[in-house]
Amino acid sequence: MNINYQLPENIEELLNTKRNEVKPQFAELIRQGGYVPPHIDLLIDAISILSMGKNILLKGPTGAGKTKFAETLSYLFNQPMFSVNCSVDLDAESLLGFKTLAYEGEKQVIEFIPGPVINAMTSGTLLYIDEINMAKPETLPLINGVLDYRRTITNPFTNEVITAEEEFGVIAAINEGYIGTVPLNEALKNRFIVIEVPYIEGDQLRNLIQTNTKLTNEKTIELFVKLSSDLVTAVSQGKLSEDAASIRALLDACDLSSIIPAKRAILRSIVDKLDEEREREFVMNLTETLF
Ligand SMILES: Nc1ncnc2c1ncn2[C@@H]1O[C@H](COP(=O)(O)OP(=O)(O)OP(=O)(O)O)[C@@H](O)[C@H]1O
Repeated sequence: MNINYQLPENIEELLNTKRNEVKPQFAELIRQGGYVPPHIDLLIDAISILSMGKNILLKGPTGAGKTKFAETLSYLFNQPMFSVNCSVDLDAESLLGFKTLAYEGEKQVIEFIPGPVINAMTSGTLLYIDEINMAKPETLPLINGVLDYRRTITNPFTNEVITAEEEFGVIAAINEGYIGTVPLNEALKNRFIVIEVPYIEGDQLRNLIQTNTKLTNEKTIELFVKLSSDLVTAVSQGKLSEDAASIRALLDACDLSSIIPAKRAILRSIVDKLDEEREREFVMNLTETLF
């Protein structure tokens, strides 16, 4: 993978604000982290935001690499990442932890098992909150104090006041407009700096297919890059639903097409996931013209 970007001189310094070990070669690190940025500014801005102790909200369509982006930041900062997956069932316990009965020798005691938010705060690591707009609006305000300058929470289960370690950082992801999501509460949104994560295209996508799938035929790879670009355009014109352009689905199709014919791989990985017949026909026609 070629990463020939202009990097700011202080990039190592920014990374070192929050990680213990100095590692060489920023480009090599990005490659190992796995996220291919559409533009290096995305990574530089994310590193800058986290190194200043602020929170990041990654906003983008499904399968655009938001989780991979967060994992790469965790890798670059050399910090483990605790994760929370939001759903309507998310409650205080799944965020903060729960009480349980344990034994101290013969004696029964009540023990508190910390959840991901408290674990990340006390160990000074990163916290990833995925699909943050899937949670019920009343749940996440519980952690408002964790997300602003206070970096503090009073644990409702133990009454203990917990303040985050210096290196603690929060990355959240949001998939706007997705079924089941609710608009993010303003007070919550206010506590994040937003980074838009678009689908990668062109050279970057070609690199990703070459390094992350079993497909080796250059001509077929080129056709998949073109197919992806046409799908992204059709989604932006409202002709297809967002899922149709997911890079996750495209990579699946590339993998499969190293064994079965590309058209069938596209049918299984992309077309058959679409709900409307009109959309399925559209993608099949596109495929027929390309492959
Ligand atoms: N820019 C990218 N760099 C590296 N991998 C990518 C990129 N875009 C997509 N992918 C790949 O696509 C797949 C989906 O990525 P990921 O799970 O990070 O997406 P996501 O945006 O978190 O999706 P969702 O919103 O559905 O959870 C992964 O296999 C990931 O490696």
